[in-house]
Amino acid sequence: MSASDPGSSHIKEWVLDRETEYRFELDPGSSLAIRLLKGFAEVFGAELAEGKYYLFGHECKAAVFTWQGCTIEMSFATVAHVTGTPSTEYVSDETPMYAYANVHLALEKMRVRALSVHQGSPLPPGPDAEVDSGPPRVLVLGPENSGKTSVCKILTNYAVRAGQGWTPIYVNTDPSEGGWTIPGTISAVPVTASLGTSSPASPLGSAATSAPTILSSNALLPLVYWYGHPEIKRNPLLMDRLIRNLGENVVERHDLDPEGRASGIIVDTPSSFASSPSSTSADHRQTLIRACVDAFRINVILVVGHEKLNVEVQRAYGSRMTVVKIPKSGGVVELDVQYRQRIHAQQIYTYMYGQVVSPPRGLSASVIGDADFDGRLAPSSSVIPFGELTFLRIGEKSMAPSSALPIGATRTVNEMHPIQLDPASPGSGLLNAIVALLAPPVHPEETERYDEEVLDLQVSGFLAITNVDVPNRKLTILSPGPGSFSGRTATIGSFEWSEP
Ligand SMILES: Nc1ncnc2c1ncn2[C@@H]1O[C@H](COP(=O)(O)OP(=O)(O)OP(=O)(O)O)[C@@H](O)[C@H]1O
Repeated sequence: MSASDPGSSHIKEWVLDRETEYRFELDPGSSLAIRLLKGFAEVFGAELAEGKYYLFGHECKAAVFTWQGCTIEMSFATVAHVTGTPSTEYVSDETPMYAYANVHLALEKMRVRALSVHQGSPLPPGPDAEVDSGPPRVLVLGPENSGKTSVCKILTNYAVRAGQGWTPIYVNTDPSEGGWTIPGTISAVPVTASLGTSSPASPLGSAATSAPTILSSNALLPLVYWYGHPEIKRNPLLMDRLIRNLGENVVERHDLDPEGRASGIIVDTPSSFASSPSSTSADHRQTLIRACVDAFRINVILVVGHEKLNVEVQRAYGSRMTVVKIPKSGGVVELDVQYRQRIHAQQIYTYMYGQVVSPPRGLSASVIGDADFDGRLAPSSSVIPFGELTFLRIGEKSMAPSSALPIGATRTVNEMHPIQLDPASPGSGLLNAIVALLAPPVHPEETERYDEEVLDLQVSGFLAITNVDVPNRKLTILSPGPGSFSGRTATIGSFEWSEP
């Protein structure tokens, strides 16, 4: 490994030996363009094309890994007289990529066998030639900052790169992650092309929510449910129900597409599934893991670098499915609360205004040729009368979970109960709230309705309420595009809109 500086203070070249990775952490305001000059390289499993610039911004932390060795060139942006070189950058030859690649190979075997079974072909020879364990349906568990999302991305990207036409379904059950939309959601998407990394605001690639991205070949159409909060402990019962709803949809899709089913499912989880913060009881943790196992018919559990959790999961599930402990990467960055809050705000802003990563000086759009570089969007602001949209909150505004109530105490409002909000009331909490616009019921003609039906509705988009004009009974709503909200229902959570 060597580093050289070919003259400009903003361009650096790194020669990476085989099986090493270049890790970087960007500061606020700085961006970085990476170009592969020679060899082969990948970012979280997504292969880099030779000669193409890849942009990274918004405090992105990532690594360029190479199996065979490569030369990469970095161009750094300078913003407000601060040289935009990453605050941390180094090359490491200690990576867990061998272990991850082995897991990928085992999952690949399961896919091939599942497809053979579906097509009625003889099972490939091997020690368990007679066994069909089904396609890989993988649950990834691990504590905070263990690299779960990165592992899920690597395994998904390796599957789509395998050249077999696999379309694994990536499921994000971590509401603090944001996935393809905004934080507070859980979602699933069939992945057909590598998931890119350019900004933590879109950690799993871009969703097809806008004209520019819908045209790009790998824009994704996620199925989304709104939980509304970043932490599981706010309402574990709701989380359980949403996971089961998401699972039902994913399994239904697979039932309709047996060929696609062979590609399998990869489920990313929140860190609170692995460790109990004081107010998330161990019971809830177990219940939510079980909800995932049941909902997605999990047959493989990967535990990222946590001995105690591995033992616990082995005990609970080891007799029914494969439980494997995989190493944590030394490159995973400890993300603090302030960083996570900045990224949440950035994700919500990106949802409305699109993603713009400033390219390093001297690199123009035509040189970069990357849609991620300027994905600016123009949201629509409209004024609507109070009655046009129905606003709901699930459970009380601040409510300790049932498990935290004194023994014998019952609450008057259930955690799952939808409460209608009056925009005219000062305590509605609607000003500057982010709300999820729910999809209409699938069978509106059905007469049999139930109270908690809204909990089972998917999300069709998100709105920000930027003004509440009580005297004139009007609301100003920011939405990604123009449209009528008449007769629709929107649910509030705990996320707020803030103009940057
Ligand atoms: N090998 C690596 N080199 C550099 N950065 C990395 C590497 N692996 C992961 N990261 C970064 O570390 C951060 C945390 O990783 P990741 O999101 O995968 O962990 P997690 O366990 O899913 O996090 P959470 O605590 O939110 O559940 C991310 O910003 C990610 O991009």
